[in-house]
Amino acid sequence: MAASDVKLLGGWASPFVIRPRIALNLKNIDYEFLEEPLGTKSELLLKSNPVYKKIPVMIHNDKPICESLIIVQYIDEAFTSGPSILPSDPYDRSVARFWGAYIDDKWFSSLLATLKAKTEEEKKTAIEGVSTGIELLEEAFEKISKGKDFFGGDTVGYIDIALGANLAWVRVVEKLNGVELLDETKTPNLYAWSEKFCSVPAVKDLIPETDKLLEFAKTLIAKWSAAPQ
Ligand SMILES: N[C@@H](CCC(=O)N[C@@H](CS)C(=O)NCC(=O)O)C(=O)O
Repeated sequence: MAASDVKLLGGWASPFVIRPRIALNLKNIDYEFLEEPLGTKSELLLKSNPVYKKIPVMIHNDKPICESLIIVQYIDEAFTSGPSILPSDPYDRSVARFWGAYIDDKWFSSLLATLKAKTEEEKKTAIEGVSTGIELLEEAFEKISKGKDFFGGDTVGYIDIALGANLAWVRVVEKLNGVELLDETKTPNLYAWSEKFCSVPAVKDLIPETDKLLEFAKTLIAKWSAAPQ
């Protein structure tokens, strides 16, 4: 659907950028993707997100919207085509927002810390943080999905997008550290969910290929370890 002018400033490897892209696909909205190459910030990005200067930024009819989960909520409200992303019940909506905030504020910090760790001890603590989060999310999935395929029920919803956009990075962290984070035995429901999520048509072409992302991650890690303390 090309009813309005939508641009998305982003980068292929960013889990935050994958979120609005999934939401736009679910709503069947055409958009122009403007890639911000690593290490550069376009004038348009600086002008559109002067507070954080980060991707993603969605520009809808010349108006910028920043912060990935806020953009996903905006897409859900602004475009009525396709399935609802947030639940209609206010309590269920608050639960979805709670887990979205948990994923970003707590769990993602551990995931990132595995890549930025300077010592083996720091890395071990970070990996434990990711694993603990996955166990909590396994329990949450059992309650929220009520036996259906997704956190959102029969279709991909807000928590699916918030968490699922990070799956390729989880695989990269697993490969880099020789560990299983999404374990078929320990977290069977979340493991099955991840397989289903990645095969959804609105999602599947957006999840970066693990080996390509692994090379990108190695470049980032080298850059971070060369940066002054
Ligand atoms: N909380 C933000 C995080 C966005 C974010 O961290 N974006 C990264 C790319 S993955 C970025 O733009 N980094 C560039 C920088 O920090 O200067 C969101 O959800 O959109």
